[in-house]
Amino acid sequence: MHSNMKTLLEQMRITEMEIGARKRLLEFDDQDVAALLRCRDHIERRLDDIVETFYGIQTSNPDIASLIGDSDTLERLETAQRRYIMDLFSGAYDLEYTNNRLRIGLVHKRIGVEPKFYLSAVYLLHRLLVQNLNDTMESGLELQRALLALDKLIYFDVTLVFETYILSLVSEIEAVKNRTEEYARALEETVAMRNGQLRTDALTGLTTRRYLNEALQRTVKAAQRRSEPVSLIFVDVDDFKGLNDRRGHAYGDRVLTELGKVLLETARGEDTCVRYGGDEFCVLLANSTEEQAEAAYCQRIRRLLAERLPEVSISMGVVQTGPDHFEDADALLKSADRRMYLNKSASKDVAAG
Ligand SMILES: Nc1nc2c(ncn2[C@@H]2O[C@H](COP(=O)(O)OP(=O)(O)OP(=O)(O)O)[C@@H](O)[C@H]2O)c(=O)[nH]1
Repeated sequence: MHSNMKTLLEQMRITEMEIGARKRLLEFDDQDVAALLRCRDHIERRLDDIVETFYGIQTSNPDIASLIGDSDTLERLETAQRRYIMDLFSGAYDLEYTNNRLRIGLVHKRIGVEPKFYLSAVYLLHRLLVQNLNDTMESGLELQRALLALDKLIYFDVTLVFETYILSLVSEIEAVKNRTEEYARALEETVAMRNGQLRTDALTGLTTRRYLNEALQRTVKAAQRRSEPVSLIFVDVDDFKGLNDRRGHAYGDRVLTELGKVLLETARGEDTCVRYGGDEFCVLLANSTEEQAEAAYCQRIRRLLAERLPEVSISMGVVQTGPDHFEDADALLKSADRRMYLNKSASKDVAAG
């Protein structure tokens, strides 16, 4: 058996047993085989005539004519049609016969022959065969048997052709489904990547301002449940523009990165360190009063920074909310920023003497 033939039959799960079962469903038996075989010579004598009439009628329909296309294709189709007609009366309705019908189904689907055209062609061929058998055979039981057997065999073939249509459609749908899933996965990855970039500041690795509000709400809610205070530190580098101008932008970046590290090292797991924008940072401290934030955090931040970047100074503003009354996120941010600004102004005044 040819290997392609094996796969097509395997794909359709058609075995000798399955063919037998299908024949039984249509009550197609040895008597039918014999009846068809007896017609063989009659049909063979009229073969050219039948095929010519068939394609004469088919090509008179402009839709079918355009499906067929050129005269080479027509010739190939005529040859295939001759073979098929002789197959119908060959008496051998086995795996090879079945595979040929499956192949016809696939070819029809591939070149876009719609079921209505396929079925009308089957109808036409059936009509021409019946007409020729009526003309050439004596009327009687034998002819009746042959016509009934032909009906059964054509049902057998049409079923196979339609099953390949369906199989082919299902695999097209599967392919589209796979492509859609692939596209959705790629899209999800892109979105996840973008979200990741937005959630984390690329330079310092701290949380971005976009997620500060989310963190504030989460921390304040937890603090409300536990009646704990929350503190927010607003941090701003002094004269960062001057540092950038004097020492270059790359140095400025290093200052921001180092400050980010210091903030992270100082904070605990439940705290949130945010790059608010430019040279401004926030640290959100869970379960911390303003005094604790000043004493434990602000001092440590200053000490670490002095060790690592002695030429850089920062200003900080600390505010507390809770445990009895909690301010909303915006108000908390505004007052921390104001405190930082007041502290910065005070130290500028001191520096100015
Ligand atoms: N190197 C570097 N510079 C940045 C970055 N983002 C913002 N800047 C610069 O940071 C500077 C912030 O300047 P200002 O807002 O005037 O603040 P300042 O110079 O620190 O002044 P004061 O806050 O009054 O001390 C601007 O010159 C920005 O261009 C960054 O990612 N890297």
